Amino acid sequence: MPHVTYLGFPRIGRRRELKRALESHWRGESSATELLDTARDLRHRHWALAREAGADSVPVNDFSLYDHVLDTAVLLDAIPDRYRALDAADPLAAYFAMARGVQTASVDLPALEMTKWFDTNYHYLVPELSTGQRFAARTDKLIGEFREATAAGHLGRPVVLGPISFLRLAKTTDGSDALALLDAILPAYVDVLTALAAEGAAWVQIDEPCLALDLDDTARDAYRHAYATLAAANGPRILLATYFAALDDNLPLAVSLPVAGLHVDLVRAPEQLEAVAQALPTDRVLSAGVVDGRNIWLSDPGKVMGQLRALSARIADDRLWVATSCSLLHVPIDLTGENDLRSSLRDWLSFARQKIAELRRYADALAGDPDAMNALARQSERVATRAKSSDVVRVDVRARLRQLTPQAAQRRSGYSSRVVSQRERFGLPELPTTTIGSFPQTQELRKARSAYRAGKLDTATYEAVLRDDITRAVRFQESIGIDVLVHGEPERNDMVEYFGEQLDGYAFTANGWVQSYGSRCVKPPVIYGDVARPEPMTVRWSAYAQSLTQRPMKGMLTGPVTMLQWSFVRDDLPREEVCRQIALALRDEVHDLEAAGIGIIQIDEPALREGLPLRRAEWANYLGWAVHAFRIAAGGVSDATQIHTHMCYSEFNDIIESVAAMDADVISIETSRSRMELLDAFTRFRYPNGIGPGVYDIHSPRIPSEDEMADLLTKALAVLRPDQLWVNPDCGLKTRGWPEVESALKAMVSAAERLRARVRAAA
Ligand SMILES: CN1c2c(nc(N)[nH]c2=O)NC[C@@H]1CNc1ccc(C(=O)N[C@@H](CCC(=O)N[C@@H](CCC(=O)N[C@@H](CCC(=O)O)C(=O)O)C(=O)O)C(=O)O)cc1
Ligand SMILES: N[C@@H](CCS)C(=O)O
Ligand SMILES: [Zn+2]
Repeated sequence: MPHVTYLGFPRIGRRRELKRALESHWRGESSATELLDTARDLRHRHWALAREAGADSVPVNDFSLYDHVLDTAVLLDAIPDRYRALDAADPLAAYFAMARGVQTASVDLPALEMTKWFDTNYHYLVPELSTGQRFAARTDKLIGEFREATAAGHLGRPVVLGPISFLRLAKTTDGSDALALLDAILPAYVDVLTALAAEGAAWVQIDEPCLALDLDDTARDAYRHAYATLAAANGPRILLATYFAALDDNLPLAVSLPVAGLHVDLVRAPEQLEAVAQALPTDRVLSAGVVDGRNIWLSDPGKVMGQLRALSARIADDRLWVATSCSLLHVPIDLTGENDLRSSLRDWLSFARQKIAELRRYADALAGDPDAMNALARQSERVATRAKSSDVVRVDVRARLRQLTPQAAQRRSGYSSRVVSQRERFGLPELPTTTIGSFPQTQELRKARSAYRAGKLDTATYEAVLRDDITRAVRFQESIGIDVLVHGEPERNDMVEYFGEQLDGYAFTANGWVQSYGSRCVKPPVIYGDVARPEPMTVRWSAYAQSLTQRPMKGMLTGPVTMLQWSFVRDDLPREEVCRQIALALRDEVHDLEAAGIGIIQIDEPALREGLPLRRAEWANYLGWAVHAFRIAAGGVSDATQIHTHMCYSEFNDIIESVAAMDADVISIETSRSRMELLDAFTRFRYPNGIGPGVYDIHSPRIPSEDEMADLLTKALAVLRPDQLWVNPDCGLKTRGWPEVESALKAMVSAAERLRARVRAAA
């Protein structure tokens, strides 16, 4: 019978127990022991849950207190020098310092850079390496968790991020090529494998997602060299795991590597099934990723059994593993308890626990088990009701999209004319200051919303709390001299979920949390039908905020690509079509904001870069429809209305032309953790419109100084024209507290004033 397993499990806990334990520890309200106890309980609970659902073996070391890439850096002792002293004294404190930065009277350590994990909304910490880097195996966490699983009676399969992917995901601080460190890193990996073998691990899962990316000959040689070395280590059998894309032209390389098993993603890349089955040497295990680790739809038994039967015709059952396409990190834990979902919709869904049960059914059915076959027949009926359901199609939405003219995606004039009208209208100073939208989501706000949702607080009282918060934000911004104000987004639980809740075609869960980074989670809404906007979503809040001030108040919307990318998207319609439907809904909102007198409107697109396909050959198509969707949302306004967009965690160097093609009047982007590295792109490409490279890393509790921000602005002015430079933080301030925000923004305004004076003096 095929073996049933999964590549990794969500860590945060069904009730976000890890989040609460982490945040309490960081606040100094609970000890390291209490935190580690919660972490251990979660691991045990998750292994037990997976076994009960039908997994034969469980991944181990997929758990992380913050991030698995950071864990890998620690496993290899690749700790940057600035954290070494703290690491020697208190490794857990050093771990969190790398993750979040630390600022006390005696220590001031910025965090590691954080960026997107491939095309997901999960963020990893970027290891910092340099020429001459030393590595050593530090296996305490890995071995500790393996022993825990074994002692609890589970067949544990340790998981580590592989050497080539680790090096490719890292950055070097001296501009050297990280892959040049391969010979230095491999002995540490060999030591890890040797230690695991000594513990009795039969298998190790080595994740090499980069094996499914575009590789040049040097990278391919690096793979050959690395796996020849690891295979000679006499460690556990290696399952080489690829996911998120097809192996494609790297298939010959993948099957030539001397490993015991290969995992492939047959959800993202079902077309590779035949080629993989044919090319795989007969002594290898194939782990078939047939159940989606990235989305929440119940799988279609007709499709999956077809795939498994095709594989089983070529591969003996004892060499076939039935698995999730990737780690389940990207989906919520359990559908049980989602009682508010319409029952038909609930019938179409499957979260981590249900997905493992699906795998069990597939493996049993393949072995001829009649109960499993009956269960699959029932599953097929559920899937079929979705295809037949009448409420997934809206004739009016489809017709409107068909009638859309090319002019809809065009502003009336080019930027050079618009900027004149906008200067006249707003009269802003050079280097105008603004923020990205959200102000702190305080406990008080969250509690009020929670009470309101539970029916314990009436609408009038809840809205009074929101108005008070907006007033506080407006008064504060005026008092420190911010030029373009925001209302602070207190009414939003999340920048995507909030809009999803107001749009037709979207559903949302009660407890469908997914980790975004560290202790921060999101509840991605579910797009199950055609999207339409029944009524304005933000206008009354923006209009209220504008009524409090003479300064311009920015309207704040989440863009179509981000609404798509950060939702669980229906799989029965091309993504680009869903994106255009959202764009139309937003276009109407933009129109209504403009009509309500909001002269500056920001349409956030932080997920534009993240949505880029992993293979370059597919970029042009994606960028074409993504940029077009943004332009549909923004295209209907007059020249004097200023459209902003915002992006965070983005490496734009490759796509700067497409960012320019969005034709936003102003873009604010994240750059502070990377010390304005992004600006390299501008030495090659002269970005024409307004731009605000972030000067304040809002993901760290650390408060940047005025000097630090002035220094970043000076760097920016070396490549940008003074008339195009804006001054703003990297991203919204919702995760920060008011005292930090007050200090940091005051310093930011002072830094802007300092540079403004310098620019005037030079003119
Ligand atoms: C900007 N980013 C975002 C991304 N993705 C999104 N979907 N949204 C984003 O803003 N991706 C990239 C970046 C960085 N990522 C994040 C992700 C998440 C957060 C964040 O702050 N998340 C909050 C949860 C937000 C939320 O939904 N809040 C709800 C529920 C609040 C809650 O927990 N309530 C309590 C009760 C209240 C109490 O007593 O305190 C409960 O339910 O138990 C709400 O506000 O109503 C998080 O805390 O993780 C930031 C950046
Ligand atoms: N307007 C949002 C953007 C986050 S990417 C915020 O400020 O939180
Ligand atoms: Zn952002």
